[in-house]
Amino acid sequence: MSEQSHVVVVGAGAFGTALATVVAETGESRVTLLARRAETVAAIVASCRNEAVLPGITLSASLEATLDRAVLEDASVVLFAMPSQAQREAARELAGHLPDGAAVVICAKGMEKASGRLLTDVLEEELPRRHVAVLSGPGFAADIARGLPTAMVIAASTLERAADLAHVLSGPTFRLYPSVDRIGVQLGGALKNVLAIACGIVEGAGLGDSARAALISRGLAEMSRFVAAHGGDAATVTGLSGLGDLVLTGTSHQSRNLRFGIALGRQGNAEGWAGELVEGAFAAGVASKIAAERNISMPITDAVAAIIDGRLALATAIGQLMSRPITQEF
Ligand SMILES: NC(=O)C1=CN([C@@H]2O[C@H](COP(=O)(O)OP(=O)(O)OC[C@H]3O[C@@H](n4cnc5c(N)ncnc54)[C@H](OP(=O)(O)O)[C@@H]3O)[C@@H](O)[C@H]2O)C=CC1
Ligand SMILES: O=C(CO)COP(=O)(O)O
Repeated sequence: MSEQSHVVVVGAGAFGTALATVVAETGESRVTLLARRAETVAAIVASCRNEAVLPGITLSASLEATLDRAVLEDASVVLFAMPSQAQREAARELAGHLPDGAAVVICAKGMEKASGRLLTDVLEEELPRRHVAVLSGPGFAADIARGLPTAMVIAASTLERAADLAHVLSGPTFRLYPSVDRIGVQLGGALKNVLAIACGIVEGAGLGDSARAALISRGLAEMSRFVAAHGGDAATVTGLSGLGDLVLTGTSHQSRNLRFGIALGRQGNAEGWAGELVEGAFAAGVASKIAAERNISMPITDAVAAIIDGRLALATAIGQLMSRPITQEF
């Protein structure tokens, strides 16, 4: 990919806007944010702001914004920054505008709830002849957009493609590590959200920091088993997309998944939670169902899914987790 890459970011939410501004700031590529709301485009063009999702942050002056899907037609890299459950719909809507050979990068952290399928499978089905990649790892949109140092992973079908994408998208404050493990990288992002909810439950219920540390370690073991069962590399989840992101979102109150879990831990249910995207609330049920079907041991994920569904009381969940048969850690 050359210096003239045209990067289009689809989805003008918090993450899409943050990625668009940090890539635009490198000055190496033309960057366009494809939004759905006229007021978003007007605000970015007039004042370099997207206050609804990144309050108080000034975006790159070179960032372009538009509502016109035709902008995709000369794109070499397209970032899909809408939520997991919207990725298929977006692919269908935009397929006619996406050039053959373009890289389409999944920036969501989840799995498709309706089918239980990986997002790479979903996009490859909807977008043949495009190269589907995955961007994941620890990085809050506001941190990225402010230019705070952030490191994430980009996984593609070959190391050459991943390295090309890493070079196009990285800059002085945003560093991408190339990977060929698209399965491990996307599942690390999807499953850490479930475990961040679990960390929130622990915090909200006042179970202590020791419980949180145990949960992070044993949660990582669950992630490794799930990734390996899907043909990914279990070691991937010990890196940025997995442990790195779990440490971030399992401990920082910037995380929506953590805050949702805190509400669950405090009041025992999710009543009153409105509006904010909580990807782990979708992923918990999907992962738990697949784990049961494929005989993958995921006791923490199962408990989170059951608590969210109102099938299990917190006290019972803790009792069940603590009274599991004593086994070796590894
Ligand atoms: N926020 C963060 O810090 C991070 C988020 N992520 C991941 O990024 C993904 C998006 O999260 P985030 O940006 O925070 O969410 P937001 O709720 O802030 O934004 C979601 C955006 O997606 C847009 N959208 C929804 N459906 C479509 C569609 N079919 N076509 C085009 N755009 C669509 C929405 O547009 P509209 O406003 O018009 O409804 C909205 O602007 C999630 O999977 C999340 O896990 C990953 C790392 C960090
Ligand atoms: O994934 C994230 C940062 O890496 C964002 O986490 P939340 O979706 O929990 O806010």
